[in-house]
Amino acid sequence: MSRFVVGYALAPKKQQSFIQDSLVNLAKERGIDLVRIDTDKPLIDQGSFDVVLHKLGGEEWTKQLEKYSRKNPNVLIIDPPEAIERLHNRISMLQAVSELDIPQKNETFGVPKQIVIYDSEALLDPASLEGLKFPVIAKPLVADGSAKSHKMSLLFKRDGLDSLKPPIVLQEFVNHGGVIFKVYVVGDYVKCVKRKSLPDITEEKLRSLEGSLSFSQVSNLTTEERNDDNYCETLHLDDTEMPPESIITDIARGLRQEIRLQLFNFDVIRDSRFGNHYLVIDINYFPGYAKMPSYETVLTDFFCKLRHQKQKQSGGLDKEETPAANPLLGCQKEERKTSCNDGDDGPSSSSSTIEEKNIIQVKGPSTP
Ligand SMILES: Nc1ncnc2c1ncn2[C@@H]1O[C@H](COP(=O)(O)OP(=O)(O)OP(=O)(O)O)[C@@H](O)[C@H]1O
Ligand SMILES: O=P(O)(O)O[C@H]1[C@H](OP(=O)(O)O)[C@@H](OP(=O)(O)O)[C@@H](O)[C@@H](O)[C@@H]1OP(=O)(O)O
Ligand SMILES: [Mg+2]
Ligand SMILES: [Mg+2]
Repeated sequence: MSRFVVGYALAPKKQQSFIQDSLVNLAKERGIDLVRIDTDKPLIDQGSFDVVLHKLGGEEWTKQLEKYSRKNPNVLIIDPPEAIERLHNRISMLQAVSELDIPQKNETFGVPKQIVIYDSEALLDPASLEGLKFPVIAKPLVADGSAKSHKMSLLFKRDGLDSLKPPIVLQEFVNHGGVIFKVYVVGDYVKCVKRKSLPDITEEKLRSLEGSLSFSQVSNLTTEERNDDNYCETLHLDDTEMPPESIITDIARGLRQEIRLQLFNFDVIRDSRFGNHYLVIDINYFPGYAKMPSYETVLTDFFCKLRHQKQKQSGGLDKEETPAANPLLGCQKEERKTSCNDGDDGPSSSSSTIEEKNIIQVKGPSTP
């Protein structure tokens, strides 16, 4: 049986964290070859891929993908650049959450109140901040993965405003017990883990605080820091209850359809004032999957599902013949996996097949 080739085009840091031997070897055992795309050469001149995985961005790269896709309409581009683009702006990113039409019963969800400031003039105009309650977090409007786009300031009062550099989003800070829930999505697989966040700010503390506090990627601790007993103790990470699985799964599935992406994660906080109200504060394309438990298995299963999908599309696989039934395909039984815990166990399982409509290709004249 022919090998299934997954080409990847990633920035060096991403390549280093994501393309680990453990992933490459597991994929290889199951008939999948992970092949680096040389970004110094035109994509069109490089080998034939079944899938192109990418996180590069930029107009030039998008053009290359479109050209490649026109010439090779059966190649799956994971994910379409225009869909990824929506996550590069913190307003359009969270608008996706507001678009979700999910029945809310015991638990509710939304996004924090926020405004966008495009220039310094608007920043100094008290009217533009009307209705916004301090403390607020100032976030760069652009979330393109640059170091700059992760630089945030926590503002306790209006005083700190003049030092900010628009375009920015001012988002109300919501007390949430110092723990965020990071929800990783890989196709139809969903995994929720706990991470360190900013501590709560009491009314009393707020009265004594002045100015602002700068920070960057507070939830991105090293493994050592995360495993540090003292750190877990102070944060009560272990004591923090996970959100009900249903609300996380509903948001994840809804978002996946709304933003038409297969590889992303989103950050959720639980509003301490209510205890059953959840707020989505951030969505990231192709996040640090290596930090997700059993990432090798989850990603390899995902590639297997893509292969199954392609085989079905090209008529190469009998409708009744699932990868589980055919050991030659080397894949494990297809599963819809959702798990929501503090991150130590492997993938959980209950059966369901991949939704074909969620495999999206870059649009081109010859794309079916
Ligand atoms: N509205 C909010 N209320 C309380 N805390 C918040 C809020 N927004 C952000 N935070 C805290 O600030 C951190 C950084 O914010 P955010 O996730 O928006 O930034 P980011 O740089 O895009 O993060 P990532 O590294 O996940 O891409 C969050 O992980 C959380 O700890
Ligand atoms: O890998 P990259 O450099 O892309 O960094 C991503 C980072 O993964 P890493 O921890 O492996 O660095 C992610 O962490 P987790 O949410 O998974 O914790 C998250 O911070 C993304 O926002 C980052 O993407 P960016 O927004 O900067 O493009
Ligand atoms: Mg975040
Ligand atoms: Mg982010």
